[in-house]
Amino acid sequence: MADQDQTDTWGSKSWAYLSSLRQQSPLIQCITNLVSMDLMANTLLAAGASPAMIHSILEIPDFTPHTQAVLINVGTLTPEWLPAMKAAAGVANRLAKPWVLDPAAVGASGFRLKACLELIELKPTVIRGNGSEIICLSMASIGSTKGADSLHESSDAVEAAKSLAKSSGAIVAISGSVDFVTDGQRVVGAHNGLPMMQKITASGCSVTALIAAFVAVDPAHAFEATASAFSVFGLAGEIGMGLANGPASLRMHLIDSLHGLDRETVLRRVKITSFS
Ligand SMILES: Nc1ncnc2c1ncn2[C@@H]1O[C@H](COP(=O)(O)OP(=O)(O)O)[C@@H](O)[C@H]1O
Ligand SMILES: Cc1ncsc1CCOP(=O)(O)O
Ligand SMILES: [Mg+2]
Repeated sequence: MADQDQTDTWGSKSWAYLSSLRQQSPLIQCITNLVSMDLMANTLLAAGASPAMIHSILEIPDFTPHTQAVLINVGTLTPEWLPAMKAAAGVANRLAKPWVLDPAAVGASGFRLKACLELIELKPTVIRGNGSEIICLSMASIGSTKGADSLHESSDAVEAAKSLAKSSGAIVAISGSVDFVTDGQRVVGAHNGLPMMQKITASGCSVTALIAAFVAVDPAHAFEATASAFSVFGLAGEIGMGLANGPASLRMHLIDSLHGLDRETVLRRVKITSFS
């Protein structure tokens, strides 16, 4: 009964976030990798947000102040892009706007790890990675990863996530079979989603952008917004899979399902439980 009550509460919260997002349509600046731009922009549009893939350092002073949140993803990082990422994070901080870091493939190289650690110094509101990414970041060491894919279960990374949340002050979110969210003390798990979502490149990047959009409508409650975004994205995947034949059609049906999600389905099927 307690579990059912908790699920009902999270269902209501998740619906409140999704409906606020649809009403407010926040502008989300995405400085993201070259693989993810299309799926990420379509995910944000389907959810009700307004994406802008604007990454030149020359445009940040004019543009970033008009956004409701910033998403920074290092998936195809080059030295030329890093100053723009830091500038956007700096503007977000100065104007008290949330910004979210996706440390995509952080364990691939020392260059990428150093860049992520420097970005974390700029106080992201949320950090979302897969299990390997969160472990690499927390230990500040490279190697235990398979490029952009994870070698770990999300549950393997919960202690690393708690430690990273405490040291950085960010909400830390780990995607996987259960999507965990922690502020260093509390831990919740979002149980929606399905393994086939790993077979769509940039699904992880896209859920991070959705987190940025959910946090944009309620920056004071980034923990709750992050867990809700995970479940809503996973639920769209579950519904989409009912119509799909494989990863390519799941990609399409996930977007359609996110766009069409209704209150009754969210209340009934969102599943988020406490682990702390
Ligand atoms: N085994 C799984 N079961 C259910 N959902 C999953 C599973 N693995 C990943 N997902 C979902 O797929 C999306 C991408 O997660 P993931 O593959 O961990 O990210 P990344 O692409 O960054 O490695 C998330 O929404 C996550 O919840
Ligand atoms: C394949 C790849 N290589 C560099 S970034 C990228 C996209 C990874 O996206 P995701 O981590 O969301 O699967
Ligand atoms: Mg992936």
